[in-house]
Amino acid sequence: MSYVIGIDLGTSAVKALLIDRDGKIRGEASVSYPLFHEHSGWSEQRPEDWVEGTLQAIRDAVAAAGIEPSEVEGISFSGQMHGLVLLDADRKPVRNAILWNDTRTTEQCREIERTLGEDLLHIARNPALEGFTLPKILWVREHEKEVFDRASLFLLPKDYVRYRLTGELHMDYSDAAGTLLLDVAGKVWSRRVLEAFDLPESFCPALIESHGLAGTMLPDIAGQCGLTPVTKVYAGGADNACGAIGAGILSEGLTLCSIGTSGVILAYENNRDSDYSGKVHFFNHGKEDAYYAMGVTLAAGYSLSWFKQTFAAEESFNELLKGVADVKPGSGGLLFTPYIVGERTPHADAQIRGSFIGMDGSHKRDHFARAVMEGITFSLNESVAVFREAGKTVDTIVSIGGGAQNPVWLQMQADIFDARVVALENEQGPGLGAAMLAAYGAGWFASLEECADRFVKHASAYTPNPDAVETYKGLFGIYRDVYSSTRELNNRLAAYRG
Ligand SMILES: Nc1ncnc2c1ncn2[C@@H]1O[C@H](COP(=O)(O)OP(=O)(O)O)[C@@H](O)[C@H]1O
Ligand SMILES: O=C(CO)[C@@H](O)[C@H](O)COP(=O)(O)O
Repeated sequence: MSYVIGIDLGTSAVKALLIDRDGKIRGEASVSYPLFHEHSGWSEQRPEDWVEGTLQAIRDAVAAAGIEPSEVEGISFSGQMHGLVLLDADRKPVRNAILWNDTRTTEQCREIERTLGEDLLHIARNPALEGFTLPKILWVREHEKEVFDRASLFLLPKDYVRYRLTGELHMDYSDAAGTLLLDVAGKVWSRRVLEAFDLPESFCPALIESHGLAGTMLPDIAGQCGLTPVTKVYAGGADNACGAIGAGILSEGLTLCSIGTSGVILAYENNRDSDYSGKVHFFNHGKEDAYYAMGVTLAAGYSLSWFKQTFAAEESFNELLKGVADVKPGSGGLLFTPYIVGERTPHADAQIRGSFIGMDGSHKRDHFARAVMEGITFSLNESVAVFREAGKTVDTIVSIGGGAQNPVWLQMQADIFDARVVALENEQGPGLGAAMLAAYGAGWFASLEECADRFVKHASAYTPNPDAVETYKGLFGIYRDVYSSTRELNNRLAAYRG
């Protein structure tokens, strides 16, 4: 028998998924690691924590499956996007990684807009947003010059882990698309962007397809994680691209909702010239020469985790949420906006912060928990609205991520999105997508679609409840007004943040 492993390098944890040729999960393991928020708006992780976590997760997944290590034919990755890893000439990180949800780079975003003007949207197909990689590079150069002077190359999170496993340096197109340095339609590093910021092309790693062969496991690393050097390592992709692959979003008309730490609404695109004028992100897919458009809620699952950590640290998510089904849609007039680390779609705003509006003496904790879930889903519905306004039909949405583990939340998604919501049998979207890239890379299937036919299994479907749809339509209008009503207040409050 032969197997592949998909590694999902997330923000809260790394997960390893060992899969057989039928797409059945034979072993899985997860190792979490810390996030560092030294100042308000900052978010960093230690690259070494990712490497140690990945090796342990592989070791545990292989042990759980009880298979011969040499039977693992291939391994591939799904990675949290945009995070900056700077390496020195000896390929050692010069500082902690600055992550996708770090918003310290507003100044650098304005500088990128001034320098590139309209070329930015034309080449990188996305506006300058704090979370993307180029602004982070400019921030380090400006604020930590000595550190930057030691850097000779940049990587994204999963590329660094892959480098440590293979000794080879690469970046795949789906992740490179989130740096602002890639010519997204042309699939090359953009000379125009690199020259405008005086960065040499040697600062960027070689580009590769997501299913491309990046190398084999270094013998000592293979030993450390219970594998052998025969295992081939395939490049992998951005977590959202892999989430889409793992959910079978491989043709026009299919839409994904993912609630992980962040939340996304993603629509498949065949046409590299599709134009959303920067309102939503436009990135290369992990499937060759395909694309996707995507709106992002910065703190989706993170808002619920924050709520749990702050008010119910000792309870599991299931315990925290067990009463929400008894609270009616609308949470008794309590509305939450999930802007607790700023927002991306549709308000690219690093200063905005969250609110609970309408607190009433009758509200209990369950009202707050439900309001948090509703607020996150309203925020995602803003992205659904952008797609609908652009003429896309959004009638069925495949839902993945930690948030898809709760049936009440899945029904809420159907009611707020006013669309059929489908869950997957194995809620392992990005990890499954990574495993599929390894399976396709290893030649098990002639195409990713053929692989999806075997590996991706739909589970329950949730249809919109007409009464709840009406209630949520009204509330969504009020939700949309909270941003403009609280923006100025939050700008004034910014001075008091830590
Ligand atoms: N049982 C659950 N019910 C509802 N939401 C959950 C549950 N477990 C986890 N979550 C949500 O999912 C999020 C983590 O999702 P995950 O896809 O694992 O994230 P990431 O890949 O970013 O690390 C948490 O922040 C939490 O909000
Ligand atoms: O910044 C983005 C997408 O542009 C995020 O989606 C990150 O890719 C992190 O994702 P999760 O940790 O939530 O999976």
